[in-house]
Amino acid sequence: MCGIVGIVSAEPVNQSIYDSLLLLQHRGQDSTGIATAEGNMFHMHKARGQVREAFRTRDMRSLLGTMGLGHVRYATQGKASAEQEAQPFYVNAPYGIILVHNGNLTNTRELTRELFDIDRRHLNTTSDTELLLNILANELQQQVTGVALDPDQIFTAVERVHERVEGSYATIAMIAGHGLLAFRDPYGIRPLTLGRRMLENGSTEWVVASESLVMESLGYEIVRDVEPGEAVFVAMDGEMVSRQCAPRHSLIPCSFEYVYLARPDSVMSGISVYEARLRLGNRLADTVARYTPMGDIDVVMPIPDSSRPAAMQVAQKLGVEYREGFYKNRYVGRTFIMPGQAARKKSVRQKLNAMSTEFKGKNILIVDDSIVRGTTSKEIVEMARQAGANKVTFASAAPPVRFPHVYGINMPSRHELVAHDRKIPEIAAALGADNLIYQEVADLEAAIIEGSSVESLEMSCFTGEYVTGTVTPEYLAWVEANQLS
Ligand SMILES: O=P(O)(O)OC[C@H]1O[C@H](OP(=O)(O)OP(=O)(O)O)[C@H](O)[C@@H]1O
Ligand SMILES: NC(=O)CC[C@H](N)C(=O)O
Ligand SMILES: [Mg+2]
Repeated sequence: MCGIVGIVSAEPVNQSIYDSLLLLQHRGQDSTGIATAEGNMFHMHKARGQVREAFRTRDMRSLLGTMGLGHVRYATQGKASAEQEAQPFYVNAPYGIILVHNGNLTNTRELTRELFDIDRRHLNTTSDTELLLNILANELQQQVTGVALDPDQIFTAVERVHERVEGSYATIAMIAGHGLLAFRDPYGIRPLTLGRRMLENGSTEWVVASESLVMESLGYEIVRDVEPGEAVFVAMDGEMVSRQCAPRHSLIPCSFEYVYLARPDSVMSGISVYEARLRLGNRLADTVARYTPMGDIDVVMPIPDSSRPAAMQVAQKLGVEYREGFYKNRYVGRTFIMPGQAARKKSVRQKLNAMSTEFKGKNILIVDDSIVRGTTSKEIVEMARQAGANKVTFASAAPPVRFPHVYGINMPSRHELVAHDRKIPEIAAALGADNLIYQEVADLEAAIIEGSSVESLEMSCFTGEYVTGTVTPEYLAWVEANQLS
């Protein structure tokens, strides 16, 4: 998952894009970039690292124009550290297109071959986003007959993109001299929301962003989500048109957004992320009560930050005290989305410190939103013991992560996953916990979609069932062998 934003306005957009990216920082820390359009001229700045360190005043001053887009990257393909794979990506024909992408394509091998053998296009990186941009550019090129470009031609090009591309893609693209295009894959796996605000001159400024909190925080009205398979085009004069571009489409959003990725104050597909996490806590409490003898838990503790809402509910439903025993260093970023196991392991210790007064002689129930590689939980259990805990029970508000995630979360290798091929007592032993309790898969889905119109969720990392066609055992073996470096 990455964070993306695009804005079309009558006023300069550089500051609003920067502000939006700061709000989306939790979705990617590897690199960031902003591109703007000043008439027909593009300006772009991208760099490694987080938003606050990547843009200096002089970079911001150079980002002129009233249309623009931005990206924070959490790499899933190519190289996390490579500056040339930072987004946005640019092609000069047709018209000049700059694109940002949240998601992960799963037929990159076929697309790479086709682009080279048939479309005669050059790719300079191993990023799937560069592929996506070139497919879009190629399809748009097929549609244009003269200098003019109308939305119908753009939408037909997006239809062709849907036919050729597999995987997940929430996408925003600027077409020089024309406008901003946003589209979402036919399952709407990754999120994309549309908003607007009225400017003083009476014109409408449009925004498209990964999460609704961008709109709320920056004073936009949330209009709606971009639908799965739909494309929205906002011309440079502010006129917005949209069309469904995928003949077969259904909403199957990623469950991991609700578990961990998204900020709790966002609403996705009509579901409040915060409330989903509370409900996950309620259901987890029932499971904990089924498997844990009464009186076996003195206190419930969250692992900051993402598990707090679930842990609060677990404590409340079990009628056990909620205590914050782990203090978090707010200056260390999210661990899970850091590239490289050594950095992730070091960061857990840098980030969290156990306060011994909360642990001494107590039976602790530690709640986390998920256990993926087990990096966090292993360290945390050890810290709890060092701080004097008596018995350590660990509960995860998500089920065991046993399968690779290929739709925009970097967990490509089964062998990295602590739950892969292990039974629960074996996982508990690997983590060093006395007892380990996981959310049931059915409870995960029910808790998230309860009260909404969403009928099902993308849950492949828990179930091994992938919603798109090309995820075969052969593909998974290839992904594993060609992991991100
Ligand atoms: O089993 P693991 O591979 O360690 O992954 C899971 C952990 O990583 C995430 O925390 P992170 O520190 O990234 O972010 P947070 O502060 O939002 O909880 C998540 O909340 C879990 O704590
Ligand atoms: N997490 C994402 O959405 C990543 C986008 C793209 N696949 C990249 O690696 O840059
Ligand atoms: Mg965490």
